[in-house]
Amino acid sequence: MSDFKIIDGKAVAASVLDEVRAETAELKARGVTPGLAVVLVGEDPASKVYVGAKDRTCRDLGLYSRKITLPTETTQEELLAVVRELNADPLIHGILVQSPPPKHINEEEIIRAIDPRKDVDGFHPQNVAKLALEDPSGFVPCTPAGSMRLLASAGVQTSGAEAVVIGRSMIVGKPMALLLMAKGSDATVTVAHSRSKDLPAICRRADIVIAAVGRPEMVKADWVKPGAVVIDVGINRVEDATAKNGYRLTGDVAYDEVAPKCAAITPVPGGVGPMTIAMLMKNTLQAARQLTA
Ligand SMILES: Nc1nc(=O)c2c([nH]1)NC[C@@H]1CN(c3ccc(C(=O)N[C@@H](CCC(=O)O)C(=O)O)cc3)C=[N+]21
Repeated sequence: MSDFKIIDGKAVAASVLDEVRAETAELKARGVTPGLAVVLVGEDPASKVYVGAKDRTCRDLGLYSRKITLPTETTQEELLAVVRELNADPLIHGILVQSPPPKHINEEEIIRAIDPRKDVDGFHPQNVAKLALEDPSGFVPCTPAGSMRLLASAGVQTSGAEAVVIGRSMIVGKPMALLLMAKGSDATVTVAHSRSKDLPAICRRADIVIAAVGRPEMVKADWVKPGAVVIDVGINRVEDATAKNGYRLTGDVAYDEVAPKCAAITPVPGGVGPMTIAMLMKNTLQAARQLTA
């Protein structure tokens, strides 16, 4: 079985962004320009790349974008003050504080300080609760939302399917499990993680595998049932002397050996990553609508 489909995240993201562009134009015609503030504390090079991409995408779609770059030494109080200012700013509908912040920052307190109506990451406890309650007024975290959209775009039947989510993070694994089991998706969901007893055996049961552990190429060919659909959420930088910047990106799935066994699989890069940004734009639009209704 080597007739697998590569799920093109760039192409699906482009069509989501086309929707956002059109809806943004409509909102602007009503006098509302959706605005996103992205706050970056410190100098993490990967974070700089992502924040730059978010800023560029906003501008390209006609959203208002404010990029706030703060030094590594920024204190908890200073960062809280920035968040509170953005909460009160009528030009800003969405607020994102890039993760991970420097070690001296208490990220949980920062997330709780964001106005839940502007929490376009969907990390605030109020939005986590709304996701669990299947209340559509909340914000769904961007990476799981994008992964669901990729499954839909590939025509994958989730209803009744065995889905295995590897990873239980609040950012991806847990919300992904909630989305897959929600009414309408109707998958049978197993959440596996580093303490799971026989990860390969659990994974082999899956019709749909969501790999979200952050370990490069952990999911091997013999973990995957023939004909399964694999969504690779991992974005790992691994050293590569032959690459021009000294590293390459790889997922949590050993793509070359796994792909030929799959019905469909997402590549890295060009899979879930671009969808994360596209869904962030969608969430910002939702925030602008809800705040100005
Ligand atoms: N508050 C917060 N919200 C986030 O949504 C958030 C965050 N913090 N911290 C970091 C992660 C990571 N993340 C990515 C977004 C896009 C790509 C992406 O577009 N990746 C491209 C490749 C980009 C490259 O070349 O490095 C791809 O996969 O094709 C990757 C990763 C958002 N995150």
